[in-house]
This record gives sequence, C-alpha cells and structure tokens, in this order.
Amino acid sequence: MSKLVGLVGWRGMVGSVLIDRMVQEKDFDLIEPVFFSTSNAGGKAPAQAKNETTLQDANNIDALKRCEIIITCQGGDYTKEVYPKLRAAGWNGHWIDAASSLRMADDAIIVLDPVNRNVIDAALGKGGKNWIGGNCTVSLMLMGLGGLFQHNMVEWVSAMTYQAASGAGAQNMRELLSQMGALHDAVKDDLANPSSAILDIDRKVSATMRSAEFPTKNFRNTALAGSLIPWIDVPVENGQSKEEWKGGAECNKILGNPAFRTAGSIPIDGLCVRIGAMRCHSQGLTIKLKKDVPMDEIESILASANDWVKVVPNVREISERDLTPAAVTGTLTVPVGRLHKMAMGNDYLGAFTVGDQLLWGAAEPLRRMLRILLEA
Ligand SMILES: NC(=O)C1=CN([C@@H]2O[C@H](COP(=O)(O)OP(=O)(O)OC[C@H]3O[C@@H](n4cnc5c(N)ncnc54)[C@H](OP(=O)(O)O)[C@@H]3O)[C@@H](O)[C@H]2O)C=CC1
Ligand SMILES: N[C@@H](CC(=O)OP(=O)(O)O)C(=O)O
Repeated sequence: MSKLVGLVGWRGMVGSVLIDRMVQEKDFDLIEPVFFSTSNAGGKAPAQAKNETTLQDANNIDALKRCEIIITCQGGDYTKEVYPKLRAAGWNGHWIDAASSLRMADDAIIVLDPVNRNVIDAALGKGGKNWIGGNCTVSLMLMGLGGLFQHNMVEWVSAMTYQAASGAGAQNMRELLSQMGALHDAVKDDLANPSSAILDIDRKVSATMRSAEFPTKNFRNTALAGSLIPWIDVPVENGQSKEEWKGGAECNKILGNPAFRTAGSIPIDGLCVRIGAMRCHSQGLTIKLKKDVPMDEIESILASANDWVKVVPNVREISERDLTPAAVTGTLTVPVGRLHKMAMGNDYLGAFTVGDQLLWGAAEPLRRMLRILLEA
C-alpha cells in the first residue's frame, strides 16, 4: 500500500512549484496524498488527491499524525507552532520542510542530495526523521560549485549575491512589477518621442522612484526596480545579515563539515543584495583554492559534479546568452561560468553562477528527499 504523505503549504509559491514538479516526475503515482490547509479545512483537495479528497486542518495534530511523511512549505511560523506538538504527541514520521526554523537543529539534516547524499544516507542509517531544505542561495551555490568541494579544493569562498524578488515572497514579485510599471508610466510619452532628452527621462524616473506614491510597502519602503537593496533579512553578529550568515553556517552543515567558524570548517562569507530579477538568484564568487589547479581540470571537475550543473565557456556572447536569469528561469539547469584565474594569483578562481531559487533553491531538494524516503 502507498505511504500516506501529508502536504502542507501546497498552494503557496514554493508549494505550487513543488506540486508541479511532483506531477512532472509522477511522484503522486507512488503515494497516497493528504492535502492540508490552514485556511480552508473541509474544502476540496486539488486534482492530485486520490482517496482523500477533502482538505484537512493543518493545525489538527491527530489528522497530521496519520501521515507517515509530511512535507511542508507553509512557512517557519507554522513549523514552530505545529512541529513540537506533533513530536510531543508521539508522532515518529518523516518531516520534510522548506522553512529555515529547524535547519540548524542537531537532529535535522539540510537536504541537497546531489551534493550531500552521503550525509543524508548516514542520517537515515541512524534513524533520522527531519529533512530540511537549505537556504536558496546556499543550495544554488553548492549545486554550481559542488565539484570543488567534493574534491576538497576550497580554502575559502567570498560570495557576492544578486538575489531575485521571489526570495522575499509572492507579494514582492508583484511589487517589483508594479514598480517597473510605475517607472515606465512616468516616461511613456517621452519614450515614444525619439528626440526627447535622456536626462529629462532620467530625472522623471528618479523623481518617481523617490515619490511617496511609489509602491514600496513590501520592500520596506525601498525601490527595487531601477535600483537594488544591499541588505537581505535581519542583522546578526559581525556586521552580517542573516542571509550572509547562512552562507557559512548552512554550507558547512550541508557538507558535513565542523560548524562554521570552528576549526576544520570552510570560511564562506560575502554580501547579499536584492536585485530586480524575478526568480533566479545569481552569485559572483571569489574562490581561494588550496592550490593552483589548471583551468581545464577545474572545468571538468565542476561539470561532472552533478547532472544539472553546466559549465559555460568564459566567452562574452555565450555568457550573455546562457548565464543570465532570463535564460535559466523555470529550469533546473545551474550554469557556472566567467571562470578565470584572478589577478590575486593562480590559486584564486573567479566564477559566476545562476539558478532558479524556487526549483533547486526551494522545492526540488524536498521532492527528491521524498523520493529517497519512498525508495529506502
Ligand atoms: N519564497 C522563497 O523563495 C522560499 C521560501 N522558502 C520557505 O517556504 C515557505 C513558504 O514560502 P512561500 O511559498 O513563498 O509562501 P506563500 O506565502 O506563497 O504561501 C504560504 C501559505 O500562505 C497561504 N496563502 C494565503 N493566501 C494565499 C494566496 N493568495 N495564494 C497562495 N497561498 C496563500 C497558503 O496556506 P493555506 O493554503 O493553508 O491557506 C500558503 O500555503 C517559507 O517558510 C519560506 O521560508 C524556502 C525557500 C525559498
Ligand atoms: N531569504 C531568501 C529566501 C528564503 O526563503 O530563504 P530561507 O529559506 O533561508 O528563509 C531570499 O530572500 O532570497
């Protein structure tokens, strides 16, 4: 008989991408899904439902307890509220979660199986039950650079990120487009006139961006369209934002290394910046290698690390075509390019990588963890 799998948060942004991928990969053929809701218990479950066609209450511990596996994309507040109650009620099933709340817990594994299948298998062998998706920026960097870590070639990494609006949520994606529209509206007539002065256009754009009417509620009163935001998430120690802290903390945990900032861990740090892309995060990377390795060897190590990474030759036209959010969005491909030895020395590697933050950055590692559990 198929395992009873509870799905919470399936109609949100990450959840919808997860369901799409589960349909594409025919995962529903292997499970008996139970759909939960925090807002519409008793309503009709989506088309993928089989025997359980009614939405269950996502806050009802007894209803959740029936499931052998629960996947949640509902968010951190839901996890903090429901997960402890479920375990306290004696539930011993597998918990697969997109939210960050449990990531650094000792009994949780951050799942990214093309990179850390060994860590997942070891935890499974010891009876592990908590499988948490990593931060999108972290997962995408490891999908791109996985080969270098696998071959123990990395002394440290500096990551400068260019993160999409989707990372902040669905409302922020909408607000980015509203901002773009407002800027265009402000200069529509001037653009239609080929002889209008560009500095007049620019003045109107700047005035619109700074006006009180510009739609900025979701981006904390800051313009993103035509601008950028050099801070993501709350401040933590050492002048870092939490998004920057996750780079070091989560990468080391995913790789099974000692804890970040302790002996034997890999220093990973940088600056995380929001830009006006829709759903692809990009990163400019400076990688200090443990030794000088020839470029052709580096390229072949990167390219063979997993089935989704794609090495893009360091050629202008190919980079402009293949190494952009516009090219990558909605795909599982993680291109890595701009590969070159840097002016600081032959053991310094420059790289640029792009990835869809709702696929490998959020939904796909969860879906693949479900498959691992179903096949175990
Ligand atoms: N956004 C991202 O890039 C990433 C997010 N995550 C994590 O995933 C979790 C969910 O994020 P995200 O998918 O962005 O959250 P959403 O806000 O899109 O969805 C969360 C929940 O909101 C409820 N909801 C209320 N109104 C609507 C509506 N109009 N349309 C759809 N759902 C609605 C739904 O619950 P219900 O059906 O019960 O009413 C839904 O499951 C968070 O913990 C986040 O940290 C992880 C990685 C990346
Ligand atoms: N913080 C990420 C998105 C995200 O949800 O991250 P996390 O899963 O670590 O909370 C971003 O803004 O791009």
